[in-house]
Amino acid sequence: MRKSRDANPFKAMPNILYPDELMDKAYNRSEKIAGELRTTTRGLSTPKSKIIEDNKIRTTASVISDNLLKIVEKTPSIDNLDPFYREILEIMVGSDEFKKSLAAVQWASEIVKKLGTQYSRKVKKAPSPQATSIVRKEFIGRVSSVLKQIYPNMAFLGVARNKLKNIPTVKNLPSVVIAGYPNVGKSTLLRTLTDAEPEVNSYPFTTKGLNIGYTEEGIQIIDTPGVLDRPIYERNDIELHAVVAINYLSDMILFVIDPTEFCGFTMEEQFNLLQEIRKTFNVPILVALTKMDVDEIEGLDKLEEDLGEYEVLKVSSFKKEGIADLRERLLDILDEQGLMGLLEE
Ligand SMILES: Nc1nc2c(ncn2[C@@H]2O[C@H](COP(=O)(O)OP(=O)(O)OP(=O)(O)O)[C@@H](O)[C@H]2O)c(=O)[nH]1
Repeated sequence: MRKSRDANPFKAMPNILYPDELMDKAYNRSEKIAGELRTTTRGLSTPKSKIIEDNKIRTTASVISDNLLKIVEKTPSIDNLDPFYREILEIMVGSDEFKKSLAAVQWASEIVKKLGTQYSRKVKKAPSPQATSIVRKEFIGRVSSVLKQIYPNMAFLGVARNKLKNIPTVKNLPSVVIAGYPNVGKSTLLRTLTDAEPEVNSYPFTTKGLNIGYTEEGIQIIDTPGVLDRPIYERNDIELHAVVAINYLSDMILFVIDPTEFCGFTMEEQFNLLQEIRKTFNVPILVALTKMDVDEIEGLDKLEEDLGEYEVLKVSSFKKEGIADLRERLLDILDEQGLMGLLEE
């Protein structure tokens, strides 16, 4: 049985502060602590300036290092990502650059922490108040230069987060993906099967969005305009990733053929696309012949013969004929794969 799909994992990514915002945050925090120390260090043997500068260094280091570490910890690790979201990441921002940027942020977090320890030691050894202040300035200079180095990575992650966090979550339900040429009757069939207007969820890989509907039993039916509606060889790189992403979403395919050819595609073209989808997707396929309310469809017998190795159901969305049988078979096929348990989760 397939792995449970989590909600959009990128939602957990924290807001990415730009390096100067991070420096400001650290500065404000260290000034606040310094203010408190000015009133509470009376009577101590260590000179006040040393205590204050040391605290400023340690506070700055921990604010920056912790903020950077939080980015790394709250960002989902690519290796553990649900494959659907991994494809989305690849399509939207590129996973290599994403990995590289996270590694740079982790590196910076560690370096800033080390600099904090190193300069805290230096300040303690400084011979005079002027010297402590010089040590702290040097520390700030080194931290700024580390942050400057990771500026492109932070900017990249900021943009990536804003793009990724808004991707709609695909529910972790038994899922049927509808495929077939344009105009064969896919969206009408989706509406008929689910008795409702589908939700339109926008994803980066298709300008038309995915139309998602739910049957009363809780099955998720996904229509994929622009993704599974023409031959693979006509696709560019992004579209190929989209096919792969959809592959991860589907527990089965409902392939729709319009034997009337009113859709503008011949039966042969539609059959060939079906064969291609079968090679690409490793899930059960059910074929629906639509528009069966149309009289005397020429060549229907030959098509049915060609479809011999597939399970085929005839339907008319207009007359609501064959719909109950189709819904039942979808349930059976998903059940045979042990997926109906997802409904109880
Ligand atoms: N006769 C008849 N026509 C239908 C039936 N279902 C859909 N149609 C018609 O077929 C045409 C295409 O239907 P859609 O449901 O939009 O087809 P689609 O495959 O979703 O098209 P795209 O959104 O372009 O991919 C429309 O004019 C529908 O009215 C049916 O059961 N019988």
